[in-house]
Amino acid sequence: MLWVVLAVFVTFILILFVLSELIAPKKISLNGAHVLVTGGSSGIGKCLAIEAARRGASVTLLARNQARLEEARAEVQKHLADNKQQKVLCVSADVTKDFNALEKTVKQVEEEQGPITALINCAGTSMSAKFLDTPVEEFKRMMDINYLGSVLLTRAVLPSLMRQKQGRIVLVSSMAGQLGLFGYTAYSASKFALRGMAESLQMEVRPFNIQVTLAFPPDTDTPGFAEEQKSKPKETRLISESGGLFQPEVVAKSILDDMMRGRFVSSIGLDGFMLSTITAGFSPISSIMEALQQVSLMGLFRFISLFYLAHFDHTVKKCHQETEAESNKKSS
Ligand SMILES: NC(=O)C1=CN([C@@H]2O[C@H](COP(=O)(O)OP(=O)(O)OC[C@H]3O[C@@H](n4cnc5c(N)ncnc54)[C@H](OP(=O)(O)O)[C@@H]3O)[C@@H](O)[C@H]2O)C=CC1
Ligand SMILES: CCCCCCCCCCCCCCCC(=O)[C@@H](N)CO
Repeated sequence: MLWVVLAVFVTFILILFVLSELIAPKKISLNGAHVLVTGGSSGIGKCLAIEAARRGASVTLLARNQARLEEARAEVQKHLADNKQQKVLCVSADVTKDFNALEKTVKQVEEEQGPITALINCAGTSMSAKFLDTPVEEFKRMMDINYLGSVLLTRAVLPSLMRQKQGRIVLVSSMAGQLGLFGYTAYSASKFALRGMAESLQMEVRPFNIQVTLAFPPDTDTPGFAEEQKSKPKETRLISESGGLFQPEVVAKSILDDMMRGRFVSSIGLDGFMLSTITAGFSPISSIMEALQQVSLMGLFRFISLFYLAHFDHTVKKCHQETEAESNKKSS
């Protein structure tokens, strides 16, 4: 009897593995590919460009500041693989402006470097302040750059991917696009927005053999992060620190691996894994194994998250008491 149960169990697991392989998208190679990286002149975007170049792709960097683009191009150039066809191009453009101009830019870079095989939307910005300390314009600016910027570029590049009947689209969200945190009312919302867009888009483009990857990086040591640190509320800093600080090279490598495998969700570290599992919602699955993990671990991770939440709320309360004590001291 025991043998029968065991045999059924093993067969079941084997079938799952076979199914898993069948539904998993094919891993692509970047050798000879053309990867366009927005925000490619700094931080995570620059590391993504370097990583893509290492793997044999021609790279186009898109950002606004020409001087920083040139510097980044020189750096990426040092990491080219042995592929003699590889080129690194940079284009100065603002992802929030003039859709027609962006379409033209895409056409021009494709004429020079060949059709784009992967679009990585990494241009973004962050700011952190309490809700009432956040100017109304900042809410709009976050949406404009982080959300609409990705929409515009994706809109400009997708027709080419559809014609090729292949391709990858990466949208760089944030862990703060999976949960809301003190100080991120404007930023989080703009990163959450990417999720709705990504899930819908993935359902539309799957018949065209195009895979969308939604990445949720943790705090990463970049020029953008350094800028954000300058004005971060104490609460936000303390809470975020519990997630650790990652190096952009490590984050970029993990995003690129997930993109090549065609995984829908890209996260990093144990916190990243737990957070992606609890927030899986109705998102597309990239393998049977992933679905099984979500089904079996979601409840446990939700339980663990209650302790994180209690800790975050405690941090907020402590900071609040400190501020009150200080203002009492001043007024007495
Ligand atoms: N660093 C972190 O802790 C985390 C970052 N992220 C996300 O990762 C992405 C990259 O972050 P990070 O590397 O820190 O950012 P950086 O600030 O270091 O770099 C941002 C890049 O985006 C470009 N950019 C900004 N605005 C525009 C625009 N309107 N049009 C075109 N390009 C633009 C910048 O160039 P230029 O200014 O010249 O245009 C630059 O190349 C962002 O979307 C960020 O939200 C997510 C989680 C954590
Ligand atoms: C069981 C559940 C576990 C949950 C763990 C949660 C850990 C929270 C850490 C939050 C880190 C916030 C990152 C924001 C990064 C970002 O986007 C900005 N730095 C941009 O510059």
